[in-house]
Amino acid sequence: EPSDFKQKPLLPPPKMEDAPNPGGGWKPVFDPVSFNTIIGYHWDGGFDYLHDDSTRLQTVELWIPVSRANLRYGKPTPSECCFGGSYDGAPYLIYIHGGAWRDPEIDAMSFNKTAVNILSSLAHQPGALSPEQQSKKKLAGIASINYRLSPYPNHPTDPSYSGDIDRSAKHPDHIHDVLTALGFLQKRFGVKEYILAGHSCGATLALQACMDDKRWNIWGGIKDGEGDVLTVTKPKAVVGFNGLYDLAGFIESPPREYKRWQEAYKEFVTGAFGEDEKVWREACPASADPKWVKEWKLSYEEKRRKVVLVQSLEDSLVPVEQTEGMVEYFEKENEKLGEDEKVKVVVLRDAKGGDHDEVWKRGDKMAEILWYVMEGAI
Ligand SMILES: Nc1ccccc1C(=O)C[C@H](N)C(=O)O
Repeated sequence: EPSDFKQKPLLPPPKMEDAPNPGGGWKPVFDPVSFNTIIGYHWDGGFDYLHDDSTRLQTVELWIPVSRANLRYGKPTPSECCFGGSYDGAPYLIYIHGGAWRDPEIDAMSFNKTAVNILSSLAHQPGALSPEQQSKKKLAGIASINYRLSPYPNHPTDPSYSGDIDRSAKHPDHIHDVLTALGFLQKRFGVKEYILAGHSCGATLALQACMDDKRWNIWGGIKDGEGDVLTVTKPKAVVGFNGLYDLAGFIESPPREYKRWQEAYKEFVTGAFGEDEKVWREACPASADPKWVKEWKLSYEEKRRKVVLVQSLEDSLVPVEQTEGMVEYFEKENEKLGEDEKVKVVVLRDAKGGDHDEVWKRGDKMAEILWYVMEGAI
């Protein structure tokens, strides 16, 4: 794999004139701790990952940190702080939102609080202004992916209608969009190393992104709106928050306390994957057979693939059994693999993690966990 990663020269950083809407473009992100400090930039309005072919939801949000040097001297511009080459090779953090493949009220901006907290930690880390830290290149940028949703005709306030192309997606459309976005980020912003995080069905998608493309009927690569075949390298680590990993298993025998959601699960699973239970099984990372871990190939020098599974024990929608099943799957697979092929699995069962969506709504604990993963402390 390393040999077929041909890096084309990157385009210059996007400028204000490229903004999709007047007044859009790079907007400063202010530190939530010391309000008048600029700690990064956010590209207002998102980037279309399919260029002119993008629909409303085929976009990525991007946040970039200011460099330590610029933090010191103040008033940086985005082209100075990130795209000048000083961050070359630093990892990105990429997020996939949840919402059961269909919720119109949860999108890529649901990561904003977490992203801002991470930029703040970066600016406040001890010795942030020292030359040694400046060359450490901890984080190149943060991206959050929008993807087309499945129908939600009975949503109480924003029901989908059949002509809406952004709300008529069916598996494997969602994972196609995610892979296209990852390819776009690699082509446009030079993303190489990255950590892929996801919440709820976003965690499902993050692990699906590690599986072989052929499982999603992709033969000969992902194409973008400019006629290029995109290189999609795989993440070095995946972090799943309150993730869905075995939908058929849940629907077949939900844990007692969660039985009241059985019909709701059936409804959104059918909406996203269709009626065929075999498709649910094959698509889900904890039930896919043959097992897929070997398909997660790393194309850069990295010792080991890592999965961090975070589950709140106060989650009223997703039972911890989803995470336990995923752990078992990896453990069984690891037994068959050589020492340096094994996936490192870390599980965080959070007794005080709050309900299903609290972790991204608050954004503090999510930021902290992702920070530790970036530092290599988890
Ligand atoms: N019932 C679930 C079970 C598990 C995971 C998510 C949900 C959701 O309901 C998500 C979203 N808020 C929805 O309205 O579809």
